[in-house]
Amino acid sequence: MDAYIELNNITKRFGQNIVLENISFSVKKGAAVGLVGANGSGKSVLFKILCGFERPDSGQVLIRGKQLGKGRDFPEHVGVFINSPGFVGIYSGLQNLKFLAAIQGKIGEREIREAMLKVGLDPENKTKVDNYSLGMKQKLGLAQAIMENQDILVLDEPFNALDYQTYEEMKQMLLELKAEGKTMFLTSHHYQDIELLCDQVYLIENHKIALVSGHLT
Ligand SMILES: Nc1ncnc2c1ncn2[C@@H]1O[C@H](COP(=O)(O)OP(=O)(O)OP(=O)(O)O)[C@@H](O)[C@H]1O
Repeated sequence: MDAYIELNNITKRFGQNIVLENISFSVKKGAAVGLVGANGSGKSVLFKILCGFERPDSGQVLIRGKQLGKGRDFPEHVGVFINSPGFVGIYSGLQNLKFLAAIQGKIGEREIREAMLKVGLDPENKTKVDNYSLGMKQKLGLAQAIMENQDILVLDEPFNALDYQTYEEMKQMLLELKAEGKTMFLTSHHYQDIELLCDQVYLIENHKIALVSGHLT
């Protein structure tokens, strides 16, 4: 298979705590990959390594054939939603996304508004993010991850703490992104979401990774 993303022998420790040991897997373009495992098993750490937020102690990450860390700290064209997204609470959702978009300078207000509408947020809403509900913050995090039309999405627990309605909407949005052909990585503590959305599911256990469902081709 043509590997779009490849992790080779990734090992990561924090002091004496070994979190990941010789993790290897590869993913083809357009695949949706789920990661499951107990609390503290290393799912977020693996995602952070994939996004260049954490460096492995050894091993390589290749994204579209380019190795991370070789003059390239962060992979290109990867949309990221990890933990509770940090926004500036005194500004509106639109203003926050404008600040973030200015870092790359790739998109303008039109694309930001489109991303907000896509996740079900009103760009005209002047509410400060401090006063957003948890679900609105999650949606804003997803809007930020997709607004630059990145074709790889890394989504760590996007369903966390959502009410039923918002959870259903979020699931629908992710199904649409999958149908658009995005390559997606997803964690969730609800196995049925992972089963619905993912083509391949990996389990992290005892620092190792194992394919528990799906095909590698
Ligand atoms: N920056 C850090 N410094 C030290 N230890 C860390 C750091 N980040 C993560 N860890 C440790 O790495 C291990 C894996 O954490 P991680 O957040 O990846 O777990 P997880 O599988 O995402 O868990 P959860 O399902 O609870 O979100 C934990 O033991 C955690 O304490």
